[in-house]
Amino acid sequence: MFVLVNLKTYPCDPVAVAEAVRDVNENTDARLAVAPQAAHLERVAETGAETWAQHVDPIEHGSNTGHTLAESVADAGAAGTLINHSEQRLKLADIDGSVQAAERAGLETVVCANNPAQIGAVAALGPDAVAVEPPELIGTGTPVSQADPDVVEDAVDAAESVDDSVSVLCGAGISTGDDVVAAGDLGSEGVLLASGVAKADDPTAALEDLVDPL
Ligand SMILES: O=C[C@H](O)COP(=O)(O)O
Repeated sequence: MFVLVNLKTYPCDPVAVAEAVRDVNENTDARLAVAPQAAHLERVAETGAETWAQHVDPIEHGSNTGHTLAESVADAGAAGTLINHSEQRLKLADIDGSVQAAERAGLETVVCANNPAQIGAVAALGPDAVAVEPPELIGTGTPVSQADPDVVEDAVDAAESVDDSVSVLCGAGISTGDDVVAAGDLGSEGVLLASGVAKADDPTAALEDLVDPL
């Protein structure tokens, strides 16, 4: 199972969380990674934790003030990037452009979407993986894998019907090992989460709880 921890812009210490991700990753069969803000990418990657960007723009080198270039994210040490997170929503053409930019820079991609229909649409753009995240559950602590299992199963089916090479993750409210096991039982190959770790008093304990049953 892939456990991708998105720090969003939560007021946590990104290096401390990354060190926890690195250390817990060494003692589990799961694959753990952390997605800090762009300004923290290099410092987080230097911890040795697998590091992801939260977004890259559909651009190339040039006059793109204020944008995030995929090659710069890769140079900072990122292994992959989220695209189209519900808090950084893109138009379909821009999702396509960001996937292509990420692939050009050698970044793995997880494209987010709200529901199975959108998952089918973005799976057609050739990402490495997609992540279904019902926005109404984000940040609630109510896990999608238990609150709305049909969404996860239908997302897995939708992606498979378009491109069976695309992995499916799920996210929103995931915070315990039971939530992760439930996600796997529904066909997910990973989870995307934020507040359960970024807002935890003890990120190491939170991460250990997530992967303990795996
Ligand atoms: O990127 C993470 C998702 O938005 C889920 O956030 P959450 O774990 O705080 O519900």
